[in-house]
Amino acid sequence: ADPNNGTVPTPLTNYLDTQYFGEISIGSPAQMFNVVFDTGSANLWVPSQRCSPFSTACFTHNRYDSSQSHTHVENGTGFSINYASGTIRGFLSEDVVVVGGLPVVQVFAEATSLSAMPFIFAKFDGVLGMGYPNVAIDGITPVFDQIMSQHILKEEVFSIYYSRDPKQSPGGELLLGGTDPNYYTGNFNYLETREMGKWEVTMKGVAVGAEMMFCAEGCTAVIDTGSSYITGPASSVSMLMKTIGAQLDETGYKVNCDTVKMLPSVTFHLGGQDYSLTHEDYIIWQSQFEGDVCIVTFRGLDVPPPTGPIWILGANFIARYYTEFDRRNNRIGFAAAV
Ligand SMILES: COCCCC[C@@](O)(c1ccccc1-c1ccccc1)[C@@H]1CCCN(C(=O)[C@H]2C[C@@H](N)[C@@H](O)C2)C1
Repeated sequence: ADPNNGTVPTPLTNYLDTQYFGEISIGSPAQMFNVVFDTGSANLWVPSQRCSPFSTACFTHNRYDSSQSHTHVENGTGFSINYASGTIRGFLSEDVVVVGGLPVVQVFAEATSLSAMPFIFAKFDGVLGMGYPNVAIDGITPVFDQIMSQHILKEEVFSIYYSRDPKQSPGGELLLGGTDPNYYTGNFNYLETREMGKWEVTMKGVAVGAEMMFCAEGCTAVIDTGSSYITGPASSVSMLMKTIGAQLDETGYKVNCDTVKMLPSVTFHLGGQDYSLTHEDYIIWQSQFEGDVCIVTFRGLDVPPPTGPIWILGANFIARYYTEFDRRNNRIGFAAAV
């Protein structure tokens, strides 16, 4: 009998409220990797033992060695992903991937080159895409689809909890097959995904305090577990930041820590419900030796049409609203996180 009644938990690590990742294994015997479970992409990649000696980001992370795995199947097809922030290049391999104790035979990419920026800052090794198959590069069946085809999950959903307290352990949880009542209160409100095959919904507006300021005519919101922050069109975000008195420097937006307590809430109108973030939710307060620094977890990002303009609701939103990603009904559910 399954002790988890058709659900599979994976504890996550929370690094400074900006990087959340969990452990998987690849190969036999198991080679362990920390991966970001990313609803904004749909491929699995980890650094390769064969990465070039010049790739610093590769050498500071765990690397997959196919020669040490007796369940490895050769593939060799070239592979590359361009993120907004960096590129990885490599080739495809097939092996047994174990997520939360569930083994699947999976085609994934061995990265032989990772751009130093930003991967030298990654506390994780790779990325496990939790997106729909139609956004998967090379048409590779994603991990969650492989798991669903085994018909062992109670429900064809997965849920994400991201803790807001870097000292809390675990720093979060990915639950395959259901939702975890330990991490939310109240009922779920559901929104249909906007377009088949993407974890995105229609947003009806963004308000600052009581005033509707953006997206009044409707826009797209991507619910992205692989983003640290909330991003919006650069012009909107810069207006929003001006309203709260935030200054932009090379690492992002900051506010004077003395003003944090008076900052207005930012509210996202999604599916007839208001999802508000207070300063507690969108400010990261870092005490540094030269004084406290208060980082605003919003970024401007202009995504070109037809995809954009979009808002991306990332970890700081999910940490406040426990999120269920429902593949059976193509909908996203939010409940108040504990
Ligand atoms: C919640 O934990 C998030 C993990 C951190 C994500 C991230 O902050 C990061 C930080 C340091 C080093 C590497 C990466 C990182 C970079 C690429 C892939 C995965 C992680 C990303 C920084 C750049 C913008 N961004 C994305 O585009 C992300 C958007 C997402 N959908 C991905 O496809 C790429 C998020």
